[in-house]
Amino acid sequence: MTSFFERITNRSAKIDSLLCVGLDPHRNELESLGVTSTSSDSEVAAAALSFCCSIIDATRPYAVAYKPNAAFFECLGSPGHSTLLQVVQHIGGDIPVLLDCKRGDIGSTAAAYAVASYDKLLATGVTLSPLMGYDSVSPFLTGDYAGKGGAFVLCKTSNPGSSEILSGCFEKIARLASDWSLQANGGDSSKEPCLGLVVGATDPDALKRSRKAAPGLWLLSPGVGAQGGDLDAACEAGLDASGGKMLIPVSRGISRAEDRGEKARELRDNINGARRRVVEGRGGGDEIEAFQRDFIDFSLEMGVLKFGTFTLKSGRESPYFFNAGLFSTGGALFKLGRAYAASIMSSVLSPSPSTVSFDVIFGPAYKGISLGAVVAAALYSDFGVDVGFAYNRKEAKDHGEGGVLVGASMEGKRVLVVDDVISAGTAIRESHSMLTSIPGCSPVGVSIALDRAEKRSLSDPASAVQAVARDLGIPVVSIVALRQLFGYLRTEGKFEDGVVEAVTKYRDAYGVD
Ligand SMILES: O=c1ccn([C@@H]2O[C@H](COP(=O)(O)O)[C@@H](O)[C@H]2O)c(=O)[nH]1
Repeated sequence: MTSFFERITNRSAKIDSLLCVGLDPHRNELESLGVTSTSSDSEVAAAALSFCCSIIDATRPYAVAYKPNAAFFECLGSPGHSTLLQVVQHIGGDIPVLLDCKRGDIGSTAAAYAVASYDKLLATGVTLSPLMGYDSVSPFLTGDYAGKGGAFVLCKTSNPGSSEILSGCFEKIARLASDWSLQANGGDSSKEPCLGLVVGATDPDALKRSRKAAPGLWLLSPGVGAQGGDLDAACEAGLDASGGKMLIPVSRGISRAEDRGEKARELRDNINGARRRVVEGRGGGDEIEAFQRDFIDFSLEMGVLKFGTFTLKSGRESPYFFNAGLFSTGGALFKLGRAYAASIMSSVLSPSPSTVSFDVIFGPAYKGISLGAVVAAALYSDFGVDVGFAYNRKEAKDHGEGGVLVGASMEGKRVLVVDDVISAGTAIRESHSMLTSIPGCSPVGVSIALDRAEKRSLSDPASAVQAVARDLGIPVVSIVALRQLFGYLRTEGKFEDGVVEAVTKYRDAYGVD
């Protein structure tokens, strides 16, 4: 079973977007569909359905989730209720549906609201008020909905009136939501949190302080567009350390655009641009961390990273080559494991400083076997994170226990695949399909050493790494990306004559950033 926030995380990585498309059929926006002041509820509901379906059809490639606001359907009585269900069905099962209903009531009533939202309206997640405490929120997260449902609780909303009460308590709400999430997850901090926070894009200071109070939670940040929130300022304040965990919902900013698909694409791109600037500004772009510098230095020392002219399997002439097989001493493998572990712990695969979102590391034969082993050991020694380790044989054993899988059981487990470099992505895709054939096993991410940030073919704008993340719907994290490697070596003057030009030319021809 995949929870609401796991689905959000996966889809966000898959389509490289943080945009959530709001579905708010304001009556005055339905006039072009024939609605007048005398239209009946049924007539308005029919127009609302066509309004929402046309937005969905135009924006599907860019939407991490859809957020229908219950108010605009409930105000139409029973035709509105069935329209909302039809809208959710039109979205289909692939894209999460966040029902914006802002419920909050005593436990037994909240339980009925949970049935209404999840079972009757088929929502994947909801928005809730936290003001009545954990017992008013838990029915959406536990019992029948454990490991499945998820909710954004109101923390610091985007409206002017939010300063009257929420200004004084939003940090407390942010901290409480982290605690409640852990409680609902049975105290298991390795699980993806099941709560997020609504913090308006109209208040960057509150966004910054909420992010600090709840570093591992997703933020839903409405207010960009019709409410005047500043996208860059909001992203700067609200994105997490790796430039993610923030959904930007936009309703009227899209529904009122002449070309809604184009507007959604533009918003997705603007958000990603802001994201890149923020990550770069925080040192996640060309700037690199100590573990990345060490990794590059010892890769050069070991001859793992070489510059020259190399013909790749794809036929391309590359000015550099990375051969992880040359990490061939105990010391180098030790350092390598630590670099992988540090990159995993500073990525989306680590929801908090001491937890990870996977149970087992899988190292695909052959290179992945030693890599997976040293990464599992380094996660334990450096971060106290003790996960399972498994690998496969290329040929099944015909004696002993037989079979191709060795090590920790992966049945019912979340698995991280560890490999060196993704070229075409074939090996990772094979591992993924093998893992998904194991009962209950879900591959949740891939960890690699170097992201070459290179297009597989000139007809697909995505890099091989981005295509794996997009097609498999899981994040791929690397110790370093080419731009960081290149930036560091250039700053340090570690290139020989002609290499900067050759790498620049190669990046211009095949690079994605
Ligand atoms: O703090 C909040 C919480 C929820 N909303 C809802 O989001 C959309 C915003 O619509 P826009 O047209 O993009 O302004 C709407 O459904 C609100 O009810 C919010 O705005 N602020």
